[in-house]
Amino acid sequence: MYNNRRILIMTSVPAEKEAIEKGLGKDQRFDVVLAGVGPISAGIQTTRALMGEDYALVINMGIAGGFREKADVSTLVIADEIVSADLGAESPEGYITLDELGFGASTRIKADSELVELLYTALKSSEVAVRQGNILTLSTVTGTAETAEELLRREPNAAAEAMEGYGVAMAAQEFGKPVLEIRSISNPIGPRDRSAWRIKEALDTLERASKVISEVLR
Ligand SMILES: O=C(O)c1cccc(C(=O)CC[C@H]2O[C@@H](n3cnc4c(=O)[nH]cnc43)[C@H](O)[C@@H]2O)c1
Repeated sequence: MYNNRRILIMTSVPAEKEAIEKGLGKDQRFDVVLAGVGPISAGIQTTRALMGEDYALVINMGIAGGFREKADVSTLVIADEIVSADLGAESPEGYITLDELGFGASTRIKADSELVELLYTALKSSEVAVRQGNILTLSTVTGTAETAEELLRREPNAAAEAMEGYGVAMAAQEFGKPVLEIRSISNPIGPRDRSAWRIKEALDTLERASKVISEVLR
């Protein structure tokens, strides 16, 4: 399908990059590039990478928080939609999205649905626990049960939250490239408890998923 065309993977920090590269093994078609933390850094770094190479596909990968009863620790989530969940306005009647404010831009970017299905099917038949759902992008990590509930009320199809997807996807969209977001759950979303983060397990899942991605995207 990709006939040796290059694929860009954006990830936040060196530990994630290392896990992804380990999973990809000797596959030279992939460039794994650091996005930094947050959507602005991710947008800038993705734009920089896309200006230097004609990639066939852009993937944002890394660890993430999972919504309780939707995505447990070590589950892999493949995004149907990449949704900016804090680009909008508060009002006494509730949160207003950028789309509703009418600025012409959308807070929602669809992942390439054919690739989502292809990868979901392949990962499901591997040893990786996988699910599809929307992945939210937030500049502030959720730290209370109330905020987690409010996010799910606004985005019932959300399975996970992270901090870069929307920035990566905006850049990919600007260059006319298909985009995916694939996240390995390291912690439940809710009251902040860094000791509950299972980073090693999440990085192991990320590595296994990267191996499958390299085998499937041929
Ligand atoms: O401390 C470490 O060893 C370590 C290793 C790998 C990654 C990290 C990170 O802190 C990655 C930050 C990255 O993770 C995403 N993330 C993870 N959990 C959440 C969450 O609950 N809510 C939002 N984002 C989350 C996020 O995309 C960060 O950029 C540390």
